[in-house]
Amino acid sequence: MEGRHAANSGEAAMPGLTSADGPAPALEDRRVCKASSSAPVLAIENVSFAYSRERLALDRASFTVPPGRFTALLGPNGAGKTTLMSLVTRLFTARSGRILVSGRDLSKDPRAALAAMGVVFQRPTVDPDLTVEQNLFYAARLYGLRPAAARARVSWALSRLNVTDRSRSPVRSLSGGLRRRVELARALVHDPVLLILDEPTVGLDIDSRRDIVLHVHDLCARENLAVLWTTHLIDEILPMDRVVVIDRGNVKAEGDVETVVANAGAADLADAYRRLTGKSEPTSLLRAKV
Ligand SMILES: Nc1ncnc2c1ncn2[C@@H]1O[C@H](COP(=O)(O)OP(=O)(O)OP(=O)(O)O)[C@@H](O)[C@H]1O
Repeated sequence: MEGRHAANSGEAAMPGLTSADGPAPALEDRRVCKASSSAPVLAIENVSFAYSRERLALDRASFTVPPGRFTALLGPNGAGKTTLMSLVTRLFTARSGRILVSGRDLSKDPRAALAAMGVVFQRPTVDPDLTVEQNLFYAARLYGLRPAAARARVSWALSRLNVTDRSRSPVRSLSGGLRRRVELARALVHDPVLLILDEPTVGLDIDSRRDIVLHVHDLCARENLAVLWTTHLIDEILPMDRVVVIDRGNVKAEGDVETVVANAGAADLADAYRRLTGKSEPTSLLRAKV
């Protein structure tokens, strides 16, 4: 089966992997995870992390990301969102607590855990001088897919993100919004069960932000993807989403939007955010457009 034997070069494509982490998992293992029950795809359990002795950037943070749901990690600047992303993608190692991906402990079975996730970082990772198709094909091959399977997945991802007509264009020639869609397509070429996005709309105009927000919600629903989307913007969260509110390294609330709002005794999510963090939401015009 394609993907069973990851090429050695595949190590570079997976965030946080080192050559000591053992062989790559089979593609079919990830599909089994995808088809399985409503057990959390990502579980953060009592995770703490500090950059210095003075202050914890994360303090016993715990929450889950279920399959087929859009879970927003919402918090103001400095809340610990990027730190958490860095721990989940294994750029840093959690000093205490556990991170489980489809039940696999990230510290004990990093290859399987990392292979199950697609990541869209804040900063672009696609090569502007390659075409869209070349970028995706390169990523698929680095994840260990053989050429025929890689071509099929690239074609699927391009079509899923509505960028097939730009497949032969150099990434450099695309607008910011289209580039983000290419980043998204690239994150999906290896058929992950978990999609993680770290403030993916930073720097985009309102229409492009709306486009990405809707594309990711659609992927979540149709592909049964578990999505973890970090943001400090409430208007990127839709009423049917789950939300985890984080502030100064502490998880303040977790649940369906409706539940978080009700538990905070708030009128709406913006009000709940104010009550939970003591901060007002940044203003944005996105909601009016969604
Ligand atoms: N490399 C670093 N060295 C020292 N402290 C850091 C470092 N990166 C983050 N911090 C601190 O850790 C805490 C959490 O920061 P983090 O970047 O994870 O928050 P965030 O929620 O992602 O914020 P933002 O939305 O501004 O990116 C903050 O107090 C921040 O100042």
